[in-house]
Amino acid sequence: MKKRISIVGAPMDLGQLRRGVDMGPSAIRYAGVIERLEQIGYEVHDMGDIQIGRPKLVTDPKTGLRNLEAVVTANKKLAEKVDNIMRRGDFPLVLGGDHSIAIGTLAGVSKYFNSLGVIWYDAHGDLNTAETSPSGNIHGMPLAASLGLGENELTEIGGYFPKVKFENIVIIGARALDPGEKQLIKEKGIKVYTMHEIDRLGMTRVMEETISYLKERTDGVHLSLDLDALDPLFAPGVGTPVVGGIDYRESNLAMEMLAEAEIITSAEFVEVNPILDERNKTGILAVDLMGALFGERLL
Ligand SMILES: NC(=[NH2+])NCCC[C@H](N)C(=O)O
Ligand SMILES: [Mn+2]
Ligand SMILES: [Mn+2]
Repeated sequence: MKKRISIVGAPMDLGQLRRGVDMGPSAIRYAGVIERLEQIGYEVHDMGDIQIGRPKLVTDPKTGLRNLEAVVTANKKLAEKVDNIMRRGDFPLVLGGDHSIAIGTLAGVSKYFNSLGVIWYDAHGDLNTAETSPSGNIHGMPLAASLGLGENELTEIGGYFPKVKFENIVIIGARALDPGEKQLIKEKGIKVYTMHEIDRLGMTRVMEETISYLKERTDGVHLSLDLDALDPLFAPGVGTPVVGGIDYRESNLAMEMLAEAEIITSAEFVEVNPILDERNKTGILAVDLMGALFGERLL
């Protein structure tokens, strides 16, 4: 992995309805992310947070989409920041914020690769569009938008689309999918390791398969890690918890295997909501996982 990491916070909470996830970047910083990564031997630049402001919450009466304009504006800012980080040759590490910010991260990184891969570590598919969304929440749509599906305002951020091809994504940890998402997954043959496969194969095999699959077809891999992929026992501070999730040890192992494989070229950790958390447990967990992802070893 690159020896310099640039961190940017995206204090976004407009992609869903539970207030507080805008404090995610602070919670992760307070859990000691900078010190932790420096300890491993990286040079870390904290670029601070993008400005999101306090726009009035709105729902489009026609599409049901919530806060579209504000989400687009913020993602354009994030895309630009991430683009700058890539141009400098640093590793971009984005702290969320709700998952809608993945649209901006991917817009910033994807053009630097011929064939970017994405690992979507999440209880959800985030493959909805306005037509299939049960909620109108854009944090349920970023993977769809990055694949070129949904509102033009979302798919065209960064001035190009799609950001990623269907065959280049691997979803890990899925256990809550909406009907339209299931249909899309089947129709496009998207690679998904649900909790069933994780139970059945074990995380070692899931990651071995994921890594070799992506190595074959991509020249870079973005890790989009939604803390709700983990069981709420380990990650209570998330807005849309789903029981029966991945555990702490499995997730740690997954990150260590990615570190060993040296395939990850950018990452984001999203959906940490300190208001819903217990003494920053979820923020601390995020930093533990970052430690593993960036190569921390006990001995
Ligand atoms: N990034 C997330 N936590 N997404 C949850 C999405 C939940 C649901 N599928 C929706 O579209 O509203
Ligand atoms: Mn999720
Ligand atoms: Mn998500």
